[in-house]
Amino acid sequence: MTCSFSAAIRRVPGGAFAKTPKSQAMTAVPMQTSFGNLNTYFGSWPKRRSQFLIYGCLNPRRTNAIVSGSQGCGHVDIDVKDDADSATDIGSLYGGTPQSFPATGDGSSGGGPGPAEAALAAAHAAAAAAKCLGLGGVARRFKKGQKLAMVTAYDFPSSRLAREAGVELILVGDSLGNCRLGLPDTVGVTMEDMLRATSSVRRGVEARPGASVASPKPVVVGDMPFGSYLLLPDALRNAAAFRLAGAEMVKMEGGRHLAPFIEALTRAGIAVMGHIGLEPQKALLQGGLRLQGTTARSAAEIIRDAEELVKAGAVAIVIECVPVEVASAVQAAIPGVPVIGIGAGGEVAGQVLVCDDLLGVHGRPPSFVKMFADVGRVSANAYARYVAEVRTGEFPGEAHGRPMKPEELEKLKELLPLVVKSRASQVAKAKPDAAASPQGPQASSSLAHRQQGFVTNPIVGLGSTGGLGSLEVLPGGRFQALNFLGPRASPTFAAARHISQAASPGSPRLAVLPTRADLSAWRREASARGRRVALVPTMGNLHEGHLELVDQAKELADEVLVSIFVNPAQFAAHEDLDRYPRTLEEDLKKLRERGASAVFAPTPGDMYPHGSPGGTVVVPHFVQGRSEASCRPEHFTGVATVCLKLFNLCDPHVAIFGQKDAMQCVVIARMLEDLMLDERMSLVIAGTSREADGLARSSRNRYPTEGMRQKAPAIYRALLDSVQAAGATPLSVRSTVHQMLEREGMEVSYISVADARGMAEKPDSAELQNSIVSIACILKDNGVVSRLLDCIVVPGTGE
Ligand SMILES: Nc1ncnc2c1ncn2[C@@H]1O[C@H](COP(=O)(O)OP(=O)(O)OP(=O)(O)O)[C@@H](O)[C@H]1O
Ligand SMILES: CC(C)(CO)[C@@H](O)C(=O)[O-]
Ligand code: BAL
Repeated sequence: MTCSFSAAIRRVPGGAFAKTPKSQAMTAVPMQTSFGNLNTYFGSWPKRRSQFLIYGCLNPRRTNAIVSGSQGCGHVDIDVKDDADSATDIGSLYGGTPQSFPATGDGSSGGGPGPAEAALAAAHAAAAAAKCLGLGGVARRFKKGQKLAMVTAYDFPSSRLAREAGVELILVGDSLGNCRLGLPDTVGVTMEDMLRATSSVRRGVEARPGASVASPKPVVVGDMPFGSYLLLPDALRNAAAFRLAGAEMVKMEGGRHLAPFIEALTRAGIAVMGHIGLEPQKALLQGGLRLQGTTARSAAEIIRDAEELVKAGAVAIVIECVPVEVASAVQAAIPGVPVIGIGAGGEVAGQVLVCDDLLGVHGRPPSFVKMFADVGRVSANAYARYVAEVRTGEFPGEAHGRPMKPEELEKLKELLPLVVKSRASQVAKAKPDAAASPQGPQASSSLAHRQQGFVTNPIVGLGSTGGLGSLEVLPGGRFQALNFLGPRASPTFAAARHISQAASPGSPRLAVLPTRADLSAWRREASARGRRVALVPTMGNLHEGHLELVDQAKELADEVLVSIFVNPAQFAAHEDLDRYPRTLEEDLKKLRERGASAVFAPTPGDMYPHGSPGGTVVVPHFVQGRSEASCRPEHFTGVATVCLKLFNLCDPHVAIFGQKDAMQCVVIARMLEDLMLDERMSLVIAGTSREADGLARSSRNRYPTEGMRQKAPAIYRALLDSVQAAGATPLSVRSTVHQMLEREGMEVSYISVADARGMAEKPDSAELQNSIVSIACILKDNGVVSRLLDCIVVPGTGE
């Protein structure tokens, strides 16, 4: 970029004007000056139009553009980078508003560009983006050997995204039919549909792009729909209608028989893009949507078609679904015209994809498409969360509504005392939460031992019917209580279950999937049916705690997939891998009754084909040496590794874990974040399910003897008592729990008061709020040894 400007003058706060000199050539204007002084040099500043002014001199070799309203101001010589492509002129020398300045300059001045360079760069970008690439620009890029990117668009937003990404061509494709109109194929699309789409796409191209966009406006191509060019007069009339709606070119499917049409259209001033190989409008005759040109003869026909179309005047050719060599030969046969491939390999001038395919809007696209995002899944998640939050009242929250001015509210209350309620009275009305539960107050108190779970991002709220309330983990590991009475009110567990059961009764059939292949077939089918899948990973020997996870999963997704796998990698050599209870038949019966959809129950060989733990493992370093990880050093590597495998295989929208295994929850949450799986799936941590006497349910509760079982509830009691004591601190919790349990003859492996993000122990005198208090206890009786875990969460006081 070259430029002979000498200064930029900008408004600065306080109504003054500042000069940011490139050189001192314009000495007459001081570094900072007043409006009146500035007018002496430039005449009046065009207040509404601009934030800065560039002063310089016009290069006589170039256009004599003089900035309107800048009397006395010099001109600039701007050699815009992509200028050669442009079909239109450069626009004003006045810059835009500061928001449209690019964030960075070319960096040539060491410490980064000064304001003047930044202003100029912004002016260049805005000027470049205001131009149209045009057919000439496309041809020039092709001749330079630059690959061309074309993508379909059907409306304003898809067009705007394509334009901002810098594509050369936007195709208003007749794939509108199957992608957006719900038609079985492209055949039912009408000219009316296409013209409406074309005008929307044109508006997207013309819309002011983001500040960083410096690419010119792409060429818009209108796809002539089925039946719109059966006769030459139809073709002419319809192609002209496309031009009027905003397309610069039309595309027609067909071989050399279209040559006379292309000649006529070209003569009428309408540029044509041919389309050969697979012609979806003709799919019935071509044997379906399948690879074309597979024989030497048919390939030669395709090449001849391309030559004839180009002779007739086609300015570009789309080639669809042919072998790579055929597409390459077509490009070689018509070297002066760009060939744009789809499913035809990379040895052509450019590529075209259906935007919905590259975005993954409709699930997995055809094999030749690369999915660059999983918008379908992200959208499904967003919709589901929206519906759930509307139903539970979590949305709209305080931030999404505007309160009335208090004085006006008071007046309104006087006018309509019976109708207008204050916010406080609305909150008070919402208070009898348990009574509103479909299970009534009794059911609520029977759940009083359910100490509620916490929820990690993306947040899916599960409610509380007692205990310390449901919690959400904020970035940085802080807890926030989900306040049931306030504006962020989360569902009660019972209410949410009620909603979900009304909407989707439990599936009557349980699919049993013993192998990865069975799982993948089941998962594909669920995807094809657009079903949301919740995964509940377990090691089997299912108890009520597991089944409550299934209940919660049903609220969050359409299909509940439970995995049952006793994972060897998470057991140390001295642990109970061999005697861990395996009760598959009973488990299946329970899951059937509870309405789960499928059970994945692989063998160790299926999960670890090269032996456990395999060559690659996930090591959650951050918990090493802390509480449970200090007792079981390899355990969480085994857990994280198998969970990652399960997530990869099951591809769930959401996975549900139990809070009882607190460190496991933190490890999984961090793994999702660190390995960037959290955009693909959510994690919900459900509260601990307890027996009536408070003992946390666990498969290993099978081990204790009768004597131990009687003592075991003391664990939860100790946790609660210590945390609820007035003035409790981490120190007091640790010592109280030790004393209480040792008095019962139990051995405390550890009692941890830790922060939720890293499970680091809190200092003795720290705040107890936002802590995970977790414990492992060893019980011994007559030579039988049992190790029991429990955990409670102490929430913050709220934001
Ligand atoms: N009482 C419970 N409440 C809520 N979730 C639970 C409870 N018990 C287990 N879970 C959860 O069920 C999932 C599967 O756990 P697992 O199969 O290991 O059962 P478990 O009862 O924890 O077994 P173990 O006794 O071996 O620890 C885990 O996410 C676990 O946290
Ligand atoms: C998550 C899990 C299924 C992984 O094996 C296991 O650790 C468990 O059951 O908690
Ligand atoms: N629920 C934790 C699994 C284990 O102890 O291995």
